[in-house]
Amino acid sequence: MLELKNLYKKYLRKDSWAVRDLSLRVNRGELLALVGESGSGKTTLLRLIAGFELPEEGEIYLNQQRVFGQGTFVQPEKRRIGMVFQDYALFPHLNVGQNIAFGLQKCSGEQRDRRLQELLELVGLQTQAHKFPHQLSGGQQQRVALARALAPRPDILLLDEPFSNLDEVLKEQMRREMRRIIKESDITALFVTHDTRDALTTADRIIVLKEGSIHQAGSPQQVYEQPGNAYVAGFFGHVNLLPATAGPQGYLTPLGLINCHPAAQAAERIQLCIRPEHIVPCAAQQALFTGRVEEVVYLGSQQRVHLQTEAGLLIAHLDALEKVTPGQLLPCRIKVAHITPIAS
Ligand SMILES: Nc1ncnc2c1ncn2[C@@H]1O[C@H](COP(=O)(O)OP(=O)(O)OP(=O)(O)O)[C@@H](O)[C@H]1O
Repeated sequence: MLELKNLYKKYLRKDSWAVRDLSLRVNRGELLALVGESGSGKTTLLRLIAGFELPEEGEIYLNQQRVFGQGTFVQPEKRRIGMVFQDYALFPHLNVGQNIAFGLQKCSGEQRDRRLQELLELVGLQTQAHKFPHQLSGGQQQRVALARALAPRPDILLLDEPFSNLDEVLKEQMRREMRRIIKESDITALFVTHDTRDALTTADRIIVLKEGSIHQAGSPQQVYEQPGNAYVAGFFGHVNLLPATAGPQGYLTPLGLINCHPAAQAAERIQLCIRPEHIVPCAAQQALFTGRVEEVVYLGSQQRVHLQTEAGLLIAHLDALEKVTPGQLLPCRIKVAHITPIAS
């Protein structure tokens, strides 16, 4: 549905590339999240796809048609793209129905009414069509923006930080809603977010950008459980990095031998990514190591425990009901199935 080939973009009076040698294929019906720290090029990439910015080099294909490259430039309004902006950009003087029907001016009255009813139903706003944007909650405004973008049946939907104006409770609900609406519409969609939870809970595939390039692309489980490098590992929450050498029986670490089939080459010096929830207290006989509890931070359903060990400080996330106090010696094991080796 969308293909980007070796895209480069540099802004005037900037030394560094905003987007650098970026190639990506997005399948029909896929819901993709673009994540990365501030300035990593997420918005620029969205704007290049939409046609609001011009790349220095590269090619862009939409629905197998070249829209940029080799002398071609297709205007944004001809690209069959729907956009949802961060602030929703609803027309304040138009009601919900008029906002949604805005892009349906080419349809006959009857077609327009039918499509409007379909969309109101899809986003659950059947009873709100007469209201104006200022009379709606943030979540309802977002539904209107989604419906308006979907109205002309675009090939692809681009959403810039769709959840950033919502509070935590509404965000949780709208992530599920947005995914349902997009999947029911059978549309390809890309959304930009700086919040890893938006991406992990909503997307089919996550693209991690850093300095304008893709650092990893994969399913939410892949980028979280099998990060390709320390940057990606750290981007999705705390990770313990344990130096190790792969051997025939497993990984040799400062904590002792971790028995397993190592995924790395023998004798290769690597780092093991261990998420805090994969360190588990256990009986002393089964323990890989014993850590001294330095600090305990209450997080609600979990507690973050700082453990001083032979390998330095390790962070464990334990059930909040587990009784742990500073100064205590805590025997622990590591869930071997969840260990990922990365280059050191
Ligand atoms: N209009 C512009 N003029 C000059 N430089 C720009 C412009 N827009 C973006 N940049 C630069 O391009 C790089 C990528 O910016 P971009 O806004 O795409 O990143 P982002 O990942 O979307 O960041 P954020 O999460 O803060 O919105 C940054 O170095 C930024 O300063």
